[in-house]
Amino acid sequence: MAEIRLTNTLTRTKEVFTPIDPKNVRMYVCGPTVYDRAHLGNARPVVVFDVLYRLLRHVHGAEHVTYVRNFTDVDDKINARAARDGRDIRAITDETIGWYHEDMDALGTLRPDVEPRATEHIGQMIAMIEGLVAAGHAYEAEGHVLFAVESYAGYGRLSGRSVEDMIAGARVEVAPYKRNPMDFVLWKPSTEDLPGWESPWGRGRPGWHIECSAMAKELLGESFDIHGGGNDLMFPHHENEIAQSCCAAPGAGFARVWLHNEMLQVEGKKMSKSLGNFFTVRDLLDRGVPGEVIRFVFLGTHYRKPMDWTERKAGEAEAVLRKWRGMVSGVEAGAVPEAVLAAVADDLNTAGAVAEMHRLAAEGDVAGLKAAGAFLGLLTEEIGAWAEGPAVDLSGLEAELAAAREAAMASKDFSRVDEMKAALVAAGVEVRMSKAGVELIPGPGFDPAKLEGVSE
Ligand SMILES: Nc1ncnc2c1ncn2[C@@H]1O[C@H](COP(=O)(O)OP(=O)(O)OP(=O)(O)O)[C@@H](O)[C@H]1O
Ligand SMILES: [Zn+2]
Repeated sequence: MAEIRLTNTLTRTKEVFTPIDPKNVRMYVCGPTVYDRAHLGNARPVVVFDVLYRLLRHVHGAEHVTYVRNFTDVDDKINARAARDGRDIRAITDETIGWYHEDMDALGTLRPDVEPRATEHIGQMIAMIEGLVAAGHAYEAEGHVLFAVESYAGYGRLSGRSVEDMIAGARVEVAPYKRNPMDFVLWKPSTEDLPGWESPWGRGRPGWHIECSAMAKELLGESFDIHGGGNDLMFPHHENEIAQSCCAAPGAGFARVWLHNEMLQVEGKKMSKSLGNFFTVRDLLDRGVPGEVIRFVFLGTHYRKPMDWTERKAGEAEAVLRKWRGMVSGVEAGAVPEAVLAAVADDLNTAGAVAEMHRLAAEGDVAGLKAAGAFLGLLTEEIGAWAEGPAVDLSGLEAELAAAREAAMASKDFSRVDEMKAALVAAGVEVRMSKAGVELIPGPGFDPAKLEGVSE
């Protein structure tokens, strides 16, 4: 059995992974708040934990792994969106979940075994909060219930910070009813126009952090193997999940291994909705970038390193995948090559696994290449439709336009250049001309049929 090693944020070391119960390996990953299309950054943890899920299933058997990823479908951002658009909350969350499935399926990610909606677990949240109040870890104030961080000595252990540092560094909401500025909301009152549920503290709704603690307990138990998410969630979200769950079930330990993926960045900054520097997965798919290409680009960078999305990486990925698809077509997959498995088992070294795939391709081991692909969710039929048609080769047109431009510089007659440019733009092609040469890039509305007649 392959030995899996994972970097545990709790211990900051790469550890050999030993499941609590090898017959039921359990993983929880924080899912999206559903009010809008997922941006490309949101897709990164989905692909990262999909690779881990596939690895666990390969090593322990598919029926011995339980993967839970929630939908946060009660949240103030959702309420704000509903108010802005004059729409029903449930219509927004249902629609967004449908989009999420479509977009993540396109990236070749497997659906988790359970995808709980927070609104279906309100009873468990209330029960957990009642237990925390009874044990002195939480208190009621002005219709709110707050978690008292001072009641939990381990607070800050995951992110490695003291409570004082956290107060200084975080944008903590200061509220008159808080005993300590770091205390966070477990339950808050709802006005009539907001979603709410009856509770011992009146009609209200849960805070975000308690949702994950309650759903993880319900579906995976008080202790389980792996908890994952982006490293932007480490503090305060995961710190708060740990505090709640460890105080609700002292001694159980909650999640053993914490795994955090680094951020997808845009010019050195996290891609995020709040910064507005984002594009959605759907934007890319609609522009004709295949989901498999997005997946392959993601696998090229280790999950603990920040990464950028670039058109260049996408172009290279597309060329490699097209070539490999040609090689493995009609081939029966062999066993997953040892070196590929070893790379992924070594803290999800997907870049190493891809390097092995290049070696297999160079050696002509097509059965191994196909098996490696299937293991990593690549070269499969499900996400392969894009590669069926012939690749659109614009290099002939690029050369022709470059020659026409050169001739025009000498003759000062640019009519042919302008004519070609206009026809290309009409076909949905972006024309880039610089000293270095001419580059033609198919854009969102690209229609190859309209290229006929552009060439002389
Ligand atoms: N740029 C990014 N790179 C990688 N993962 C990200 C990025 N942005 C968000 N995530 C992850 O996406 C998942 C969904 O998070 P969430 O729904 O809170 O995103 P969000 O509200 O769209 O985030 P933001 O407002 O920061 O864009 C989380 O696991 C989070 O860590
Ligand atoms: Zn969570």
